[in-house]
Amino acid sequence: MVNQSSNNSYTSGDAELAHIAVEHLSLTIGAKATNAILRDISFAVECGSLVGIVGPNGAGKSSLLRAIYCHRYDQPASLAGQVMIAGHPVHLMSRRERACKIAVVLQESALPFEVTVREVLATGLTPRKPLLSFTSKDDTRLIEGIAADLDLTRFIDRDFGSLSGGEKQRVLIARALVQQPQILLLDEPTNHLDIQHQIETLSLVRSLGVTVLLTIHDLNMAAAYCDQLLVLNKGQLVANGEPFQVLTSELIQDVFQVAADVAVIRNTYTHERRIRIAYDMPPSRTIAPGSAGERRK
Ligand SMILES: Nc1ncnc2c1ncn2[C@@H]1O[C@H](COP(=O)(O)OP(=O)(O)OP(=O)(O)O)[C@@H](O)[C@H]1O
Repeated sequence: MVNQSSNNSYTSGDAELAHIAVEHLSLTIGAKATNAILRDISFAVECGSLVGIVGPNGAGKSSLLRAIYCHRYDQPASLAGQVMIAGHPVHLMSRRERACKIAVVLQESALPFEVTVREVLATGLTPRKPLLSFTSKDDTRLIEGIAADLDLTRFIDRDFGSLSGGEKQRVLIARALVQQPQILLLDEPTNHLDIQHQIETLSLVRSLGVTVLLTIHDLNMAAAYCDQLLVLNKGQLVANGEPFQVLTSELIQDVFQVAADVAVIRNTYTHERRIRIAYDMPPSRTIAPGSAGERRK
């Protein structure tokens, strides 16, 4: 185990105070018990925190987000342990109750092509409205305000299918905000976004005052915006804490197999502690003639 993982270290008192408390969560997909994707994960998240889940490809980050909102798998899956939201077990909530509390943006959220951005955003109202009810003036104000916050006003009457990957990503985040959730689960929300929109999106979700759990690959962005980081490796929680506590050179080497210099810096004005990571790039490998890489050329 790397670093000071606080896995399983919080007490039941913390769990009661926590907005989200994940308790001994394990997930296995498929018939074999050896296909464990999450192994005995426990952590607590305070109300209003922005929590980043980081780790290498296949570590279990998206699976952890799915487990938190009780995603249904189309093959045998066994989920042990439980997730509590403000002291209530998520698996006992109805779908509507869950949708009023938790909004989710997955990487592969699919939508029909021939719907406008406005129509996509309006689907975010569904959990809170009776079936077949009209969009009120307040609803329209909410939708247009959130579209403006996410720099989507000029696309609002365009077909969703005609947008670029980054524009679609912003629409899906906006739809989640229209849901007005207490908890926002975002799977790689900065994927596809240029640096300006990455900064704007993370600043926006940070300013909302809702509890946010997001998966993210860019450790510098994670360090800059997250209050708490969870580091997953091979389905286990190997570190949990504030970014400057968690993201050490040793952890990055151990978990990502990359050498990195980690500098702790302080903002001159606010004196807030921040970290900045610089990766050491190994010299490029030369491909021997006749090797698989050379034959592909
Ligand atoms: N439905 C499924 N059936 C079988 N295996 C699955 C399923 N979903 C996920 N897995 C496996 O579980 C492991 C964790 O997957 P997950 O998508 O959670 O990783 P991740 O950390 O989000 O990865 P990435 O950074 O590549 O998005 C992977 O090995 C993946 O192949």
